[in-house]
Amino acid sequence: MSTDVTNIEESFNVPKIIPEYENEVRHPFFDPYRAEIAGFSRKAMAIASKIFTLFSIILELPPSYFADRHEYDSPSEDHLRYMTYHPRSAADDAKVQNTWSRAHTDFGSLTLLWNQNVAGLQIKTAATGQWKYVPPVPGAGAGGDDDNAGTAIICNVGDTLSFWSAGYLKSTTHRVVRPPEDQTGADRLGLFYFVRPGDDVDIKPVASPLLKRLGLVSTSDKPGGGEGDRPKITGRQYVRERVKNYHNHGDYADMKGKKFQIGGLEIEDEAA
Ligand SMILES: O=C(O)CCC(=O)C(=O)O
Ligand SMILES: [Fe+2]
Repeated sequence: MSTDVTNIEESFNVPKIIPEYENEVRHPFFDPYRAEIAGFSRKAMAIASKIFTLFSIILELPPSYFADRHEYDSPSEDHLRYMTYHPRSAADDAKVQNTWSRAHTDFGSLTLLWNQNVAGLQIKTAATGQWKYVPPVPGAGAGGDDDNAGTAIICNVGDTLSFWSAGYLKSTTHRVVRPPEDQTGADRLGLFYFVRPGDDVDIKPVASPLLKRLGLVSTSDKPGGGEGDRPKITGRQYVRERVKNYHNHGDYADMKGKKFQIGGLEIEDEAA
């Protein structure tokens, strides 16, 4: 279903601040803040690395297994995003079933979303398929008297972690809907860091001892735990195909069940 409803999103994406991307087109408005943004971007990856270490340990892999595949200084499709959703009238929202961002899983490995106060983000619970709001959670150890100081970070597992772990780690299906009535007049600000695998990293299921015991990967010793014969699918190949599929249409809700192929993987779009 196409609509003539105004797009309310404004986003600014910052690739990794490393020499490879120095010549990417960017808005000069941000130049005075570049050093600060660079520090923040690295800090975000440092947080992600800690989570990667936990996932590696859970899968009984060497602790640096996933962090090694997401080194800040290696080229990848990561980006830091500053975003605003502007308010939209109830009449316009009704034309798109109150959808601000349709149901999806994130394409990369991990997404960090800095918590903010305007509701709208919902996750689909795996057990019942029900949609639940992600509530604002004040962070521990907040400093100063700024409301947002020390806010929590929401962390979404994305598709590539799901592939590596043969589905043991599940990518979160989430969406953004029109906020509750008392919040509909506010701009909804977003700050995200999308962590994606290194451009050349293979995203085949990993020969984790835990996954072998669970029968999720074969017990073969070949790299990839028996998936070794499958052609390599790189992080870059996967993320680019997904982004193309997601963004090359103006629809809000008509992608349900659409399947597409990347290398040997068949992917079903998660729209609902
Ligand atoms: O706006 C939000 O809270 C979530 C946005 C999102 O899911 C995304 O950009 O992938
Ligand atoms: Fe998302």
